[in-house]
Amino acid sequence: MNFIQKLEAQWATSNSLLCVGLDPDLTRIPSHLQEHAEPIYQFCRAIVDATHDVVCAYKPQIAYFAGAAAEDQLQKLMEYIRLEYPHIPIILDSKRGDIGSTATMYAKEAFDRYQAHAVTINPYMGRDSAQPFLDRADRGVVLLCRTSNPGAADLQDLEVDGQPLYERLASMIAQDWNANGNCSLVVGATWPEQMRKLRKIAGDMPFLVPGVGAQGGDVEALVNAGQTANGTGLIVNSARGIIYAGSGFDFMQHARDAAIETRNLINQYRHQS
Ligand SMILES: O=c1ccn([C@@H]2O[C@H](COP(=O)(O)O)[C@@H](O)[C@H]2O)c(=O)[nH]1
Repeated sequence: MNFIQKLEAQWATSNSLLCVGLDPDLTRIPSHLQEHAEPIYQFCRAIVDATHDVVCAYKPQIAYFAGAAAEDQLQKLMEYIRLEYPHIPIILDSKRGDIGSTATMYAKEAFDRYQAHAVTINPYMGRDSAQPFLDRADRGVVLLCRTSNPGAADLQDLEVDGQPLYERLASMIAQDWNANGNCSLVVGATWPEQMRKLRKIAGDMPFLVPGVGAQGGDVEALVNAGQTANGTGLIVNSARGIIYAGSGFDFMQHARDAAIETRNLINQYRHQS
């Protein structure tokens, strides 16, 4: 089963478009875990155990692990999710992008070392920088398109022949780069109007949508703008809003409650298939 098939199956069985972002900041995880030999792994594993029946995917952000010299804990976490919850797609958020020879190593890192089902990449270096990822037909390639941050417009909106660059990129990906049917786009929840235009350009291609919760994206607006005709098409990511909902011994329950609340809010605006 390739990434998109796995995602579609999980959308259906979980009845959820929610992706929990695993962004473990050592300064924010509960103090009773701080003394543990592997605090990042223990924290993320607990979040996964508390939310596994509420999500369509998980998205570990590699910077939180690498910044703490904890790549071994990321590897262990990925193994844990694959073994305990093999039906849940894991999207490694590493936003890689480089010349082809180096990109080949980044693809090995994501798909062979960490065995991610999908990886985020930065496509703005061009087709050759994405090709080593695109060639892995069984894995998903999630390409930055219109990002959630305030500065997204600085470069992504620059006009090329009267059209914003991010729209040109989306057309290029949909019409050419997606030969293996393994592409998805990153579209920020903070830009529903841009998302509506991208949905027209990209057909039913899945969108990874960061920006709800801590970044303040409007769930109703994003679901209305981005869902496909059957009420799917979105992987709505929330990290801080869920994983730091609590900070005491009961942090798992708080994370679960926040995940259920977010899943239900998203579902309120979905078309029924
Ligand atoms: O455009 C983008 C692309 C990626 N991200 C990542 O998503 C999460 C968001 O975390 P929150 O705590 O829910 O704000 C984080 O890992 C970012 O690196 C993004 O925010 N925007």
